[in-house]
Amino acid sequence: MVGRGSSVYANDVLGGEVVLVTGGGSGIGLATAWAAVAGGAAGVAIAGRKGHRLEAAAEVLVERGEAEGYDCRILPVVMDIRHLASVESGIATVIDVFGRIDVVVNNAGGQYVSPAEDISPKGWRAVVDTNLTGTWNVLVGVFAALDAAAPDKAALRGLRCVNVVADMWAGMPHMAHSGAARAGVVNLTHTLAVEWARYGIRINAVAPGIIVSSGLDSYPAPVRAALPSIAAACPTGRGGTESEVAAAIIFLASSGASYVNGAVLRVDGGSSLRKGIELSSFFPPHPAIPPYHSAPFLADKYGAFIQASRL
Ligand SMILES: CCCCCCC/C=C/C(=O)SCCNC(=O)CCNC(=O)[C@H](O)C(C)(C)COP(=O)(O)OP(=O)(O)OC[C@H]1O[C@@H](n2cnc3c(N)ncnc32)[C@H](O)[C@@H]1OP(=O)(O)O
Ligand SMILES: NC(=O)C1=CN([C@@H]2O[C@H](COP(=O)(O)OP(=O)(O)OC[C@H]3O[C@@H](n4cnc5c(N)ncnc54)[C@H](OP(=O)(O)O)[C@@H]3O)[C@@H](O)[C@H]2O)C=CC1
Repeated sequence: MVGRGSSVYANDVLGGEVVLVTGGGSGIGLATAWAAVAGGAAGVAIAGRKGHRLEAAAEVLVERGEAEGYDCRILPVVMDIRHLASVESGIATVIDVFGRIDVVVNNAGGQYVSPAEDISPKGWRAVVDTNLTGTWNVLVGVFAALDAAAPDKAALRGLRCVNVVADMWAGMPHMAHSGAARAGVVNLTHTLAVEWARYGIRINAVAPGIIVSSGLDSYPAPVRAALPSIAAACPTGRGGTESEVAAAIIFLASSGASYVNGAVLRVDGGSSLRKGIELSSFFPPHPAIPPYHSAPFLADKYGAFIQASRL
């Protein structure tokens, strides 16, 4: 975590502001909530589905904030981003308590590992509803609530949104649902950066690579076992930390990024510059099917054609 004295930013980088972090009860979201406290925010709302997790996280933030001399109120908000009604009610609570929202961090998200052909319709919906529709729900929910809060869209002026996506530039093998959803969020970020600029809103995204976070604990053992090798294969030779992603989010939310709009900041140590095919090599081949591009397979299926084309 970033803290007073160790923060890479001034302690008033978000001075007096109100920050909403979805998925703020764990991992990158919790590190971002702390970075907001350490950046001088007056209020930080942390949202998620599990009340007990949010309460525990709020306690940690309050205790550490007090110990380091910050004056920030923490508000845990139970909210399921998949459901607009839940999002609307959560945002109403934030505005009731703090009277405003200055920064929204769409960090809540996740997926599970599966070959594309085994993703069920329900599983596809769960991941797309969480990552793409959930992000949309929060963005439109905050827009509508702030629009209703003051005439002439005055409460929207200065709003900053940061969407957390993933390293999906070369596809996300075995996470097709998430790759598609995250690409959708990137496009949404570009679209709203243009469309909502007229209201004084800035919207950007952060694309983490492999980040050593609590989120990775939920993956099955073989995937967790492969993670150190995947992280080590990154150009910087390691996975990232929750605080390193949080620092990028705070930068995009800060006035230091006042002319940054519609950007996607990769926080991945350069790993997205590698090819997706290398990532797929970490998965074992299907036991019954030879790889499509293997020489024997090509020879069986296309041997005659390949030979003919070499004439
Ligand atoms: C080589 C590996 C590279 C690793 C790169 C890592 C890059 C990214 C890392 C991260 O993002 S880490 C942090 C994120 N955290 C998580 O991903 C964990 C949270 N994950 C989830 O919450 C789920 O995956 C979810 C689907 C997004 C939501 O789960 P939830 O439990 O709320 O869904 P349900 O509505 O109960 O399930 C619906 C449906 O989805 C299918 N399904 C869900 N989980 C799995 C699973 N583990 N395996 C297979 N299928 C799954 C399933 O069809 C569910 O329906 P039912 O079968 O339960 O009826
Ligand atoms: N760690 C990594 O390597 C990478 C992470 N990311 C992304 O970064 C973000 C944070 O991940 P990380 O901190 O690692 O993982 P975590 O699993 O710790 O964080 C995910 C958070 O999202 C919340 N969440 C999930 N579904 C919902 C929902 N429907 N409504 C509200 N909140 C929800 C969870 O809280 P609760 O369960 O209480 O709802 C949890 O706090 C995610 O979007 C993740 O996919 C992207 C690339 C790499």
